[in-house]
Amino acid sequence: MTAAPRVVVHPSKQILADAAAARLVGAIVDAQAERGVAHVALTGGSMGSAIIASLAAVPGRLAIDPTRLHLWWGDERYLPAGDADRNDTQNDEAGLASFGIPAEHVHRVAGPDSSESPEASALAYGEAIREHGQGSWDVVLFGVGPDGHVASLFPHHPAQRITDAIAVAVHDSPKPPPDRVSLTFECFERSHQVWFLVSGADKAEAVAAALAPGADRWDVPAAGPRGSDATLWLVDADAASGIG
Ligand SMILES: O=C(O)[C@H](O)[C@@H](O)[C@H](O)[C@H](O)COP(=O)(O)O
Repeated sequence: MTAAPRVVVHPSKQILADAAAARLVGAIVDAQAERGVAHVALTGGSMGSAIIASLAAVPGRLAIDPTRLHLWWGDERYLPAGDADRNDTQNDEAGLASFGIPAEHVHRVAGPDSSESPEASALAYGEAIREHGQGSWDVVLFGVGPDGHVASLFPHHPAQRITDAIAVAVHDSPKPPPDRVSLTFECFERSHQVWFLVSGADKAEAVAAALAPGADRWDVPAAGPRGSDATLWLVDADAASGIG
């Protein structure tokens, strides 16, 4: 069973980031209380970094035990460690280091400096996820592209169709860089909570399309992932403007 999408509209991008960060503290604390260890999949894009920056400022963040928190990424651009265009670099710059999470709990996708190919990187990332044996993600965060993509699963891209792997190499991405590594829809299916963080009028059409009854993830990937406990669309008023 999955939870039907629920939309929460915030007046601005900053308030959206702050409210999502406060919500994330609660979700992590609850997951640690119920399951001991929390596993969260982060996202790139401006919202992915905005929630990290807001999280660094939430006083209640101290309720999280950083030694029982594991961070992963739903996708990564296949670029060398530290490249300014990597999702993890951008999240680092937003303040990730201030959380006190042990480095071995921050699970980065290998780039060309430490893997032979996107395929090898995807395989290794999938193995790392399997080794940690989490039955499911506690929270998966997604940004949404104007084309409706989530992670590096793009409309009508064959990588969407991979169902027998945890992570997949993505080539010929319509958005640069062309080579990426993404978790698969199948992997995202094992999520307690799925949250879409979306801001801006340029996303209004994608938000409306993803939430339309009968939306097909092949056309609008954001229509695909759902959590077993919650599927939340945390959006600002501009991004919500196309919802009927
Ligand atoms: O890998 C990428 O190219 C980005 O991470 C991308 O997927 C991003 O998450 C969305 O386009 C939403 O971006 P915003 O959060 O900036 O709206």
